[in-house]
Amino acid sequence: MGEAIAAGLARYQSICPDWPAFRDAISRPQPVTLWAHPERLAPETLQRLLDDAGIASAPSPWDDILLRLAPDASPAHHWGYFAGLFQIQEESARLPVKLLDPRPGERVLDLCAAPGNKTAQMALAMENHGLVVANELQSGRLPAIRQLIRRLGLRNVLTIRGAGESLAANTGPFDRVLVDAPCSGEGTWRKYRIHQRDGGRVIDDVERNRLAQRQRRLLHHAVGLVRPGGRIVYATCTLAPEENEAVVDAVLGDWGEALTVESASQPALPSSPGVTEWQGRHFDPRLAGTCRVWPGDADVGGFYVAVLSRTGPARVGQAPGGESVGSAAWPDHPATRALQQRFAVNPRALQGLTTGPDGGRYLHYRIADQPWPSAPRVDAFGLAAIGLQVRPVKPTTGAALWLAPEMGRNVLELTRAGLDAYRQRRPIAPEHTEPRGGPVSRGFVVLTHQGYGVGVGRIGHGKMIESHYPKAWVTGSPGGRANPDAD
Ligand SMILES: C[S@@+](CC[C@H](N)C(=O)[O-])C[C@H]1O[C@@H](n2cnc3c(N)ncnc32)[C@H](O)[C@@H]1O
Repeated sequence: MGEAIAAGLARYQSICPDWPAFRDAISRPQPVTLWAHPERLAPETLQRLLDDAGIASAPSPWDDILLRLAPDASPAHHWGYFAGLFQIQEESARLPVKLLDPRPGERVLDLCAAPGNKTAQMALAMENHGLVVANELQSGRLPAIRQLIRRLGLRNVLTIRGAGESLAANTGPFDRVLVDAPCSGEGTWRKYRIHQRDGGRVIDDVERNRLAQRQRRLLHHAVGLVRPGGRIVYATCTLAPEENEAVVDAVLGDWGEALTVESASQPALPSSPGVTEWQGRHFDPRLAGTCRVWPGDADVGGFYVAVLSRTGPARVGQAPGGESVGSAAWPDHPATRALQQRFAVNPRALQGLTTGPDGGRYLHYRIADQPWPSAPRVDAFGLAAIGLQVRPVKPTTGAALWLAPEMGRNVLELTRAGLDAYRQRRPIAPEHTEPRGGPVSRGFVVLTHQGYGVGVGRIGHGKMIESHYPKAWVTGSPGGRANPDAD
């Protein structure tokens, strides 16, 4: 371990419940973890697919869709990753959304959202119903969220760009808000820095203070955006009490009786209560209800989570667990009708969706009945589903991954060799394909592997099938930096 890191972490010895275990954990790389897409496959099925590729995994004891892999596993190369069958996410990073507990039909805000792991976790916990507003300060980080929307087929996410501490009040009220605050990131040292020979950068008091000021502004503002009876989760991937308990303590002081502290522990994920004293400062005793996950108590990265509730009655007529879900809406549009005609899409799959905004290269499908004010400006809303500048009708890769199991014709199952050709954008020989169910004719086709949607191809005049694997995914992985908007 680099000397600077060792010295930086030594400040936590007095509050760490098991210092030797902590020291041991941070000098080892941590397991890679991923979760099965809950709409696409069961975790046991995912385990089998990974196993077939020689990737061993074990279920997490506390998270029913999470799998643990060896620290040197590289699942992003597995075909199931670009097919959107799973998402790679650090294990303890799953805790904040678990505790936020968003329900189908609710309006939920992710105030500091990029690259969008928790946005995706929320959208799927809400079964693609209701609205997740994903706000991010840096425009250069928004494409990563749009990328996830496509790969995981999210229809209930709206992205906006702005400073979370000044997000307009007219965007709310929200049932729940997550503040996954920018922080010094000490909890991720295990993943990124600790094994580098010269260690990592340890931040100084000036920078820590600057971060803490911003964190306080973000959390303070988030409270004002939540309805009475709603929930706020504050989380960081750092260990420092200055960025954690001290921030929550200050905001509890700002809001007085408007806030209560809920328990932040999660059965089976070992964690320690938040501290109520640090370097001579005393905090509100209720901070013992917040939690810190130490690498060492569990074989994970470090995290801090506080769960707050806004006091006051819930809205009249509001059912626990959110508003009614499901809507009679349907994304009526000539392109939808063309899609249905060519692929015999099960109409139930599109129920509750609408289209828009108009214009642009793609027809977007998004959850219906979710009004949005004229400002702040929407960056993207819903899933780019159909290319509008291509004839005949062409579903996007994102739509193919999502809708393949709902399509009754023009779907081709690929053999392993067919899949390899498709991923390399090489022509696919017909002997490496097999019609899945209904008939197949010239034009765009949806491609599957082992029954899961993997993308789009085209049958032209020749024998071979053209691969329309997204160009950007050939060089970069779908989780990489390549342009995620290119299809
Ligand atoms: C810890 S990361 C969020 C990780 C993300 N929630 C996830 O799970 O993938 C914090 C994010 O907040 C963004 N950010 C920094 N300052 C912000 C601000 N004032 N308002 C909104 N977002 C901000 C950063 O650019 C960064 O993308």
